[in-house]
Amino acid sequence: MLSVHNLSVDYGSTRVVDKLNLALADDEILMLVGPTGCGKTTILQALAGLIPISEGEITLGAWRASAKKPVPPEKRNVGMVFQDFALFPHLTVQQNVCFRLKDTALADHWIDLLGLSALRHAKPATLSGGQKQRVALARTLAHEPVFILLDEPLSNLDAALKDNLRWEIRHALKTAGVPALWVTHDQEEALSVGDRVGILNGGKLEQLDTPETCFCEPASRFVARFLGEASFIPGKLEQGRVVTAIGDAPGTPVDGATGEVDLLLRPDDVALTPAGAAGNGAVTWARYEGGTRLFAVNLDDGTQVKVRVSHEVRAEPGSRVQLKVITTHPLAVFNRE
Ligand SMILES: Nc1ncnc2c1ncn2[C@@H]1O[C@H](COP(=O)(O)OP(=O)(O)OP(=O)(O)O)[C@@H](O)[C@H]1O
Repeated sequence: MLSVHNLSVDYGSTRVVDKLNLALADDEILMLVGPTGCGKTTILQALAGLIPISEGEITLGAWRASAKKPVPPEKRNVGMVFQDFALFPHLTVQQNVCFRLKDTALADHWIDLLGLSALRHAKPATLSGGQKQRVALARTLAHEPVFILLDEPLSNLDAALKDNLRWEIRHALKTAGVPALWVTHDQEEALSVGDRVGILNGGKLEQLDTPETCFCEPASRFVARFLGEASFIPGKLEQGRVVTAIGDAPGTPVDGATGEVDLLLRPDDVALTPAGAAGNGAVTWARYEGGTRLFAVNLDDGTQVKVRVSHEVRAEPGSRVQLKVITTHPLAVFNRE
């Protein structure tokens, strides 16, 4: 188990990671997300031992690192996977994976498992981005790290490739059975691939929980907005239900919210029907997404609500529509701002 207790990192007089606490089970994948500059890379560097920490402790198996007693990177046995692959261009796939490896049987295992057998003798320059990242992962796993750090491993790949490779990486990490901390900018990746998600804001963990809980029961408006489209609509919480201008839904109060509240609506919590001259709002803008369309609708009280519906529904900007809350699961309820 990896345990991080009160980890803080300062650059000069600026604290960029502030009392981070987390514990990862032996095969757990934790996705770390947050806006640019919130400290994600700094946390990875601190865990790898590449930068000094100011406070706190990191414990993993046989080693324990603190500000006073640092453990050098080479003694930590941490595997790292970067967005730029970091392969040796003059070596083949096989040689890259076997680099400084005593037991090459493990290299073969990961080359096979990651679908690279036919590319053993290829040089990195002849590989696609996805293949390169598989080689980098095979090399990391073949060295039997006790812990893996992934710094935006998919950010240099195109969307179609990303989708498959994220599942292949998850499968490989689970097969290896090592804890992994995976930094991403992609909210969808964070929610779909991780066992848990940590949302960072200004060097502090704002929430650390399962993807479902972070998405459906965000600890703050910041988390709600960061993990996807979020609209907040005024309502009244009465006996576990929130009554709003466009219908009512069961509510889960955040921070003891009560009485006059704001209800968090995700775009799929609401139905939209074109309404001629009637309706309860007007379309501000519409975005075609392929299978779906995302609409921003201004309700008659001025509140903006985003709604995602089938691509078959058409409504031009300026036209009247009828919105209705359709969800049956509880929605997060916040104190009125
Ligand atoms: N070597 C350094 N010296 C001083 N400040 C630094 C240094 N490296 C990073 N910082 C600052 O520390 C903060 C956290 O940076 P970090 O790179 O960890 O953020 P991040 O969340 O990884 O950002 P991004 O998503 O843009 O990669 C930022 O304000 C950054 O400017």
